[in-house]
Amino acid sequence: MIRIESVTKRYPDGTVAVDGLSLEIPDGAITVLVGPSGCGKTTTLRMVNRMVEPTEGRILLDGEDIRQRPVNTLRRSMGYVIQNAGLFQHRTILDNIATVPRLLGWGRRKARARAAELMERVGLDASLGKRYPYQLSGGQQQRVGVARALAADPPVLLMDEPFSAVDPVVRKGLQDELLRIQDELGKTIVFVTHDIDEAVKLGTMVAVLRTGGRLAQFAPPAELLSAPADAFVEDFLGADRGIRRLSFFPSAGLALETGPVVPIDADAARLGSHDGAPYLLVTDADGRPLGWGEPGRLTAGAVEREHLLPYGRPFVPGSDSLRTALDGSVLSPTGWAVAVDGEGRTVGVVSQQVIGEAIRAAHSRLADGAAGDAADAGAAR
Ligand SMILES: Nc1ncnc2c1ncn2[C@@H]1O[C@H](COP(=O)(O)OP(=O)(O)OP(=O)(O)O)[C@@H](O)[C@H]1O
Repeated sequence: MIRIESVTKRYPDGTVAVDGLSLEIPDGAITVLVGPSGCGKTTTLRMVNRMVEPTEGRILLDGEDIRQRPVNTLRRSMGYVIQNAGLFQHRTILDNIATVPRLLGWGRRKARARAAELMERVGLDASLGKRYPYQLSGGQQQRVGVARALAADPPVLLMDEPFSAVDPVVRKGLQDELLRIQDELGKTIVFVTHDIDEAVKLGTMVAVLRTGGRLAQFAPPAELLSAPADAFVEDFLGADRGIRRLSFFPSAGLALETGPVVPIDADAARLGSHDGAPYLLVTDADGRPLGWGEPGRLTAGAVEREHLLPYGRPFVPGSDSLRTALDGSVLSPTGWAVAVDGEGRTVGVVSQQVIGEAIRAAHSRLADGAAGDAADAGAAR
């Protein structure tokens, strides 16, 4: 556990970058520091590995004041990833990743083998190992940055806006990869960003800082979204807070209906036995959704695909959230969302009305003090 105790940083010119900050950063989780530009995020992160020394207060690592540890030992226990990756331009990718193991005295062969293993872990093709950083895309370079930080297997990773310089699609891939790596390796990660959506997606805990380096709120993302501490946090969270909070409610409990689901070769009897549903979801022979059709207009034995309406984006109950289910129903012209299994086969359909009821039930569970349930539903992100 990293414990920041009443830490203040005043730079020599008098700027107070961090003001009386106290935080308990849990082990094996991602803690995000988020806030507007200049609120002291980078300064806080750099105080953890002593690139910046606090003016007041102290920082403990596993109960010990970090000033008790030699700086080099401390930094080797903390991988550091920055924006634009900060790679050594004159070294190959493999040698970049092998930097810290080599500094620790590992032989070249062992260090390179470790680097190759890490390339695979961060989703980089082995063939890139011999290239130089300028021969890689921005997203690939960031992956190398993460691999390099992980090379000596440090228990802590400090990440300063690591994904800010890449486009949104690559960024989403990097975020998903980080969550996967975190699941596998259980590192203690302190992650700095100015992007609240990134904070909510990645953080187990999120610290919102305000200008002047003061803590506005420290909470799990679901709590942040449901109960912002004040107007500053509420404003910072931005629009769609209610919709975004649905990301933390699982869709597993939704009551699915299978009645209005028919295969493309359904006979007249099957097409007729739908309890008066205004639309039927037509699937292919494997059960994969094809589209919605109006019962009276479907041809028994061979439904025409070109007459079907789009079915939106399906959701996977159990792994997707109520937000994804709601999104699917909003995208579908029928107002019904399609639920599929991991293989994309239809398991049922659900109406906007039923999703709405599930949302209200989830809210009232929260109001009854079951906030922990929502926080635990982080998997649904
Ligand atoms: N070496 C320094 N000397 C004087 N002031 C500094 C120094 N480094 C940072 N500051 C100031 O301290 C404040 C906090 O800076 P810091 O870089 O920690 O903020 P940040 O939240 O990471 O910002 P950003 O999101 O823009 O990177 C800012 O006002 C900044 O100008």
